[in-house]
Amino acid sequence: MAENILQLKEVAIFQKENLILNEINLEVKAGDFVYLIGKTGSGKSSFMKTLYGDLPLQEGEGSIVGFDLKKLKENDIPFLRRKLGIVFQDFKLLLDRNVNNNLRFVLRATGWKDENKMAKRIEEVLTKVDMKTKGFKFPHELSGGEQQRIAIARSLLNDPELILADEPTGNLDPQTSVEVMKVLQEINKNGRTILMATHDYALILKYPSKTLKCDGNKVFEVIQKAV
Ligand SMILES: Nc1ncnc2c1ncn2[C@@H]1O[C@H](COP(=O)(O)OP(=O)(O)OP(=O)(O)O)[C@@H](O)[C@H]1O
Repeated sequence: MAENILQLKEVAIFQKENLILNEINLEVKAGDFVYLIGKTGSGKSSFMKTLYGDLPLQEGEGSIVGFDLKKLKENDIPFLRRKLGIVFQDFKLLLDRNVNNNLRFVLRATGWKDENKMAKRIEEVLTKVDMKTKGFKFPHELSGGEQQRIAIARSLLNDPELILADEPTGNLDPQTSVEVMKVLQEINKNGRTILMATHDYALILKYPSKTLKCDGNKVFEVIQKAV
């Protein structure tokens, strides 16, 4: 049986003193592709932030890629983030340097030192997202879809056990969204676990997978109807 990459038991999520989500119970297993849907303000980003240690887990129990979220200390967060790949809606690339140097910056910050090994790893992740020839480009020289592919490549640098993608296609047109989604699907086929928050129901219909919904302070699995 595949191991749990993420497990939450009776978790409640707060923003300041406001209860956002309550009684969350879920398991994500190695190799799963899971969507998290829900309307604006339903708590998707708060949920994701709890998973990558940006919001402390105040109530309930949670483990993610071997870390106990309840016992997570400030000092543990960089180590947790090394086992996660995080992809945001707005890409969050550093605008003052080219793609190679964006990726090199992350490698250095996570302890890599050998220049040859770094160059090799950068080439590997750029190849995975079909951007091998774009390493010398600056973010402003790339389309939104290309920037998101670079952000996905960046998330893969340290071989994460789980990728958390928060609205990764939120700034992209429908066709580009499908292209980015194909990249995520390919990464998932190669064995990586992905949790993706999205508004994009067209993508979910095109690429059906386990779907969790945030609604009325709860998170529950929804069964997709065939259309
Ligand atoms: N830093 C914060 N301080 C206080 N309240 C917040 C903060 N961030 C979010 N909230 C509140 O928490 C609730 C959930 O917000 P969240 O961003 O998690 O929703 P979401 O489902 O991700 O929405 P969207 O799809 O618009 O990104 C909202 O009511 C929001 O106003």
